[in-house]
Amino acid sequence: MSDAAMAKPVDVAVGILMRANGDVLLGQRPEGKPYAGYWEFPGGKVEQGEDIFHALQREFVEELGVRVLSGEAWCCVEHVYEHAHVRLYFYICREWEGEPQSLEGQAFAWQGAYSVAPLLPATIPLLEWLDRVRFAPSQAANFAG
Ligand SMILES: Nc1nc2c([nH]c(=O)n2[C@H]2C[C@H](O)[C@@H](COP(=O)(O)OP(=O)(O)OP(=O)(O)O)O2)c(=O)[nH]1
Repeated sequence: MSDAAMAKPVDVAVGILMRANGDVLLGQRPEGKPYAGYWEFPGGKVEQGEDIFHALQREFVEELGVRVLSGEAWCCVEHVYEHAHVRLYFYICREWEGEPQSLEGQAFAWQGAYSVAPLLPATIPLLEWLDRVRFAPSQAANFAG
């Protein structure tokens, strides 16, 4: 097993900003980070002792100048990269203040159909499931039938 696989997972808070029409915000990872140039939902590592949703709010202020007002805990995924073992906490966020700005020099884009590539490997399997939430919210919430 690789060192990353053996390591304790690093918690990452990830926010899916979702407009009323279902469009979601993706950002491109800046130079100097692992997987630079790959697209991701904005977020970052949770600091020691920090609440996960507060970490998400902090990252959105730092990276995009956006104040996230609320978020729905959506899913949690673990993934082992060669650089790290991560545990990703995804939140769907429909309420925020401010327009995203590129505060760290990164590109970002609102997406209906996903036209940017490549996406981070751990995020790709979630997109099909996310489409059910984006385009049929009432059905997605009613999984009892
Ligand atoms: N933000 C985000 N990170 C993701 C996604 N999918 C995925 O595998 N990751 C991984 C990539 C990284 O290994 C990790 C996020 O860590 P990061 O290095 O970007 O976090 P950070 O901004 O706090 O970085 P730093 O302060 O250490 O530079 O989570 C995603 O959709 N969004």
